[in-house]
Amino acid sequence: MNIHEMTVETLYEKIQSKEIKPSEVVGALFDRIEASDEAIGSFLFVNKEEAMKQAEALDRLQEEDRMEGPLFGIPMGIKDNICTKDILTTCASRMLEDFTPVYDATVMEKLNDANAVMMGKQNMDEFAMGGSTENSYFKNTRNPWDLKAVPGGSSGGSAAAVAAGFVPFSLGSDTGGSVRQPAAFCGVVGMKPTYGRVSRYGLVAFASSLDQIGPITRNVRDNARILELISGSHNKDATSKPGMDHQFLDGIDKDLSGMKIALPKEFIGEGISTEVEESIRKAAETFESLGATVEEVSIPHTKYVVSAYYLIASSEASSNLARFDGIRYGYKAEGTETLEEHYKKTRAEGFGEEVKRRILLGTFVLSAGHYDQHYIRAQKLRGVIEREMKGLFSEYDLILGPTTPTPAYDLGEKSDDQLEMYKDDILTIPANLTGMPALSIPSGLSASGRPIGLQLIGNHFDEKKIYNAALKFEEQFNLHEELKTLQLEVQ
Ligand SMILES: NC(=O)C[C@H](N)C(=O)O
Repeated sequence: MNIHEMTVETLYEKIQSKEIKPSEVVGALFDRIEASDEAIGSFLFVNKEEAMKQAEALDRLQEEDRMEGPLFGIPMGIKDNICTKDILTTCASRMLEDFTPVYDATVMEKLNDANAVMMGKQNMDEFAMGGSTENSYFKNTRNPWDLKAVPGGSSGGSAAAVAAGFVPFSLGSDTGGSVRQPAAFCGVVGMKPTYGRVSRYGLVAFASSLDQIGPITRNVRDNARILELISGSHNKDATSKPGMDHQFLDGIDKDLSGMKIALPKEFIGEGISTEVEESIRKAAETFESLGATVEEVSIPHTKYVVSAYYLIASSEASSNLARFDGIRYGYKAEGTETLEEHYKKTRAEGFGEEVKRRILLGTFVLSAGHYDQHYIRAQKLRGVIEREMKGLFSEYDLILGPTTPTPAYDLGEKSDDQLEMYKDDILTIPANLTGMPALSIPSGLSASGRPIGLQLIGNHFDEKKIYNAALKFEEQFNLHEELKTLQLEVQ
């Protein structure tokens, strides 16, 4: 097996048994990145020099039998809105083109302590606003399955890099689907954990009540393993929940008899492509053949979630992004005379179109007279959706549905119509509005050979149940096992 096809688990075993050296792993993946990432565009910054140095230091520890840390020598990619000490963190924005954090995000501290090797920072939609990575200030990313297609977004670089075999795992962030949707488009596994499971300290804030960091991997086991390692509260993120159990791998292999799965009819109804619907119905049969029961249910307010999300997320963004004012840090406009002119010019030049659109929408929504009519109503809807979904969990273990209404579309196909892209988030948003955990795993390929993703949503802090069901499903259908990772020949 080639190094780029190996999972985190396999790489770990081979390094621990001294079959391969960390520098061989890291070197092989940089070779692949150098040969193929020009066509894919998944990395904004490749950390070759530092990573090679670190890998060689790990080689020496390996020689001395001191292979400590649960990710000893395992390469990783990081979305470019997660702060990495002394390494550029741009959020794919002109505003932060030169921004180098002086501290590591909590998740980075944990992964560095685990002895993982940071291969580089990955492309994304600017400030995580978008669903195709076409809103990056720097460049587009392409889908490794089909270079005409978008990789999804906003964590498009992270998902594409895992699918292309550049890294065995990446971290993304998910506000309205940004880990799960690109995972679905790129045929990989992506988890949006329960809100509060993972510390957000050091994640550049977009919409603080919705944002969560989550792992993107090639299989379920790896995903559970990485989530175990990045979970945990931090005193600098008051919304991260202390005292929770973060063990997922233990007992993940239980059979599914007795498990009850709900399939909301709204998730496979209007607006969902036939191919996607068929794939999910087939998946439901697979779950039944594994001993679970699947029943059709209803989440009646599903049709309002997109509006509620874009009102709430934009409101929070308008407040969070106020800090980029051309004075404290980030881009500074030249040749301005007054303070007000400086603010205006900096923000007009530093932010891209979609970010400005959301700041304007959010500011409008929060202004006197509109607050009650829009913001408060959106928050009420959030409560209604949570009640409807919580209600289901009193009877069912998991909620099943597609991750996205369609497989990946072509670059440029929707970029002129953001509203079309907003609508596509209908299936991923419920988990963010309610704070519930949700995982996307591949469930098939479309007729044109593009991956289709299946989503499993769980009750708060029920990630283990999700992983259990996903693992059993993956034993029946594993895109990467079937195809032996993507054979990228774009050199
Ligand atoms: N950030 C996300 O989770 C993606 C979502 N499509 C948005 O643009 O808000």
